[in-house]
Amino acid sequence: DYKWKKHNLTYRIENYTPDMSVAEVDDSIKRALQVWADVTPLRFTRLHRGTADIMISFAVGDHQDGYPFDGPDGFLAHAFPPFEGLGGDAHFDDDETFFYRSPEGYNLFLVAAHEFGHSLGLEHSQDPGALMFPTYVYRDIDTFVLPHDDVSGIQSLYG
Ligand SMILES: CC(C)C[C@H](C(=O)NO)C(=O)N[C@@H](CC(N)=O)C(=O)NCc1cccc(N)c1
Ligand SMILES: [Zn+2]
Repeated sequence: DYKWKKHNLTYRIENYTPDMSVAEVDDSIKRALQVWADVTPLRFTRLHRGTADIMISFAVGDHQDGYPFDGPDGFLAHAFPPFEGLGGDAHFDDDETFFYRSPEGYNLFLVAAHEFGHSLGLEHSQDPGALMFPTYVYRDIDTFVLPHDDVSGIQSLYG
């Protein structure tokens, strides 16, 4: 299975969605990575230029990675498992409306936390309570705790 051979990983936010402020996107991404750092030896450092392990971007339709987005709803985002180049990168479908705290639409923190599970090597889970369950479920982000299934999944890779 794909996993990173190093524990200090870098990330870069390449562009922004018009749905939220820059600060709200930065905070959502930072907290989504921290979810995984809290239960592993992994550490994430932000880069503002150059190539990071996890390159984060918002895109619509065909964005030249072989996995075009599909307009509103349907696919929300995708991320590549740990390998060189595209590996680890996370793309968010900007035909969706992402929110910072509202329970309506798609919460960027929750979507990003799911995507970064993929960026770190996790597949989807059959556990309906898992963050890595294939479909989005809104949860109160103030009380969000990484479900046990996801903790055991990530610790089997990086425990
Ligand atoms: C086959 C994949 C490219 C589907 C894609 C996905 O799983 N990305 O990680 C995706 O956008 N899945 C949607 C569900 C669907 N329409 O297929 C989703 O809600 N994924 C984001 C998400 C966010 C938060 C929690 C969960 N469980 C899922
Ligand atoms: Zn997924």
